[in-house]
Amino acid sequence: EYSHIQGTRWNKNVLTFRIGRYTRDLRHSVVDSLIESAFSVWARASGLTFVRTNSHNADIMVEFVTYAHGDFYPFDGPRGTLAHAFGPGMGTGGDTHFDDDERWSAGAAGYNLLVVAAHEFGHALGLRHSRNPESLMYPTYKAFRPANLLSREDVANIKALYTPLKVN
Ligand SMILES: CC(C)C[C@H](CC(=O)NO)C(=O)N[C@H]1Cc2cn(c3ccccc23)CCCCCCNC1=O
Ligand SMILES: [Ca+2]
Ligand SMILES: [Zn+2]
Ligand SMILES: [Zn+2]
Repeated sequence: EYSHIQGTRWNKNVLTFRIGRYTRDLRHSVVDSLIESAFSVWARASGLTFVRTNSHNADIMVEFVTYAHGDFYPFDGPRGTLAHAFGPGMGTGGDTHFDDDERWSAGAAGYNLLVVAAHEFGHALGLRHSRNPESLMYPTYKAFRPANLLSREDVANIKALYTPLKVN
């Protein structure tokens, strides 16, 4: 939800991401696949490509952190705020942080990492919150049926932002 301090969209259509600190709630391989699935949701709708890297200058840094963690938006312990992401841009642009005081899950227990990551990556690509409770970009958590994470509005919004892209 910090896209107001970054650019409106990325001006390249291949974006790199790196997963830094992991949660202890899930095996690394499960976190990796849920994060990749969340990116693929947006890749299909936007035409963007997401490439995983281990280099420290990835466009999108993904981390599990608690309380104060180096930006001006400390987390708040269990419940409350679950995660946040910066809008497109250099440096912290696109970076996505998950509150590791939450119970992260690949299913219905705790908070579903795929659903939350997909919401956050919407911000990382430049989307703001939606007032439509059906939208993935609605500001409060709802356990969606993973089959249809993106509402028609979400698809329309990401296409409006990226489809005209002619850069490189
Ligand atoms: C959309 C989500 C994936 C990311 C958003 C944050 C966000 O928009 N990130 O980009 C989030 O964490 N929303 C809170 C909003 C919220 C709900 N309550 C709160 C109580 C205190 C603080 C915040 C909240 C009431 C109690 C329920 C608390 C647990 C669920 N929390 C939420 O739904
Ligand atoms: Ca929290
Ligand atoms: Zn949000
Ligand atoms: Zn943060």
